[in-house]
Amino acid sequence: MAKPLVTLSHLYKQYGDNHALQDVSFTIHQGEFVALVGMSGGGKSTLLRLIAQLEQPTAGTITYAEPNLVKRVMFQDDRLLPWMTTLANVSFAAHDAKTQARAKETLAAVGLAGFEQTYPTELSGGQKQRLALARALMAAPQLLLLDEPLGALDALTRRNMQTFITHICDTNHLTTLLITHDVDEAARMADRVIVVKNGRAVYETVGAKGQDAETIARVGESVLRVILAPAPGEEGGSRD
Ligand SMILES: Nc1ncnc2c1ncn2[C@@H]1O[C@H](COP(=O)(O)OP(=O)(O)OP(=O)(O)O)[C@@H](O)[C@H]1O
Repeated sequence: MAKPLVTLSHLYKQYGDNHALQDVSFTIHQGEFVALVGMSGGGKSTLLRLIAQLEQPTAGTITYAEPNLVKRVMFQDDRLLPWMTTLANVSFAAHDAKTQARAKETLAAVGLAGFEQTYPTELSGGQKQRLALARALMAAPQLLLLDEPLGALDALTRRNMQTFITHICDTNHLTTLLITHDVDEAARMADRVIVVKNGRAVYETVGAKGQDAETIARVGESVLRVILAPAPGEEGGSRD
């Protein structure tokens, strides 16, 4: 079993009277790709912000393998700097030769070689997300946090980027946490899929990363069933 990188233990987060997270516990191991999936408002982004240490939990603990674990977040809106070239966006305008060389390498790794002097507005949606990924990778993160990074892309580019991100994460042995609404995306990309519902981690299953379409569909179906199941005492929902 791989080494635990981040361990969440009985996490709670409250915003006023709103219980955004209730008693969430799970571990992310080194080298794993974990997907958090669930309906809007379930608490996925809150969990990601807590893991990124952008916010503090109301109760519970998050333990990291190292005190200064390098974490980077990639968001749906690419957060690029439009007045800077692609290269400057990745090198953060540092001009030393070492940073420049690494920035060029990173751009090449995400398929943007030759686009160094291009501005973000001249890039396609998929290219912008590749650039955002390159920025995150420049920090050599020990934990990559992806908050619905492909949500704004058209279906074909999205599928393409799913394969691409999986490939980058595998070749760099990255530990990754992906947040998505898309059960197919979660099944396709992850080693483990965790369903977050009403502030709780209610279900976990093995993902179908690298598996055939049938397996991906089967995992996606099982996850969707959990997401759509009515809560105890709740009316409606589908009945078999
Ligand atoms: N800063 C905040 N202040 C108050 N309430 C918040 C705040 N952030 C989140 N919430 C609430 O916490 C709950 C969980 O929200 P969260 O954004 O984590 O869900 P989510 O599953 O990521 O949803 P989405 O997929 O739409 O991003 C929601 O009820 C939301 O309104």
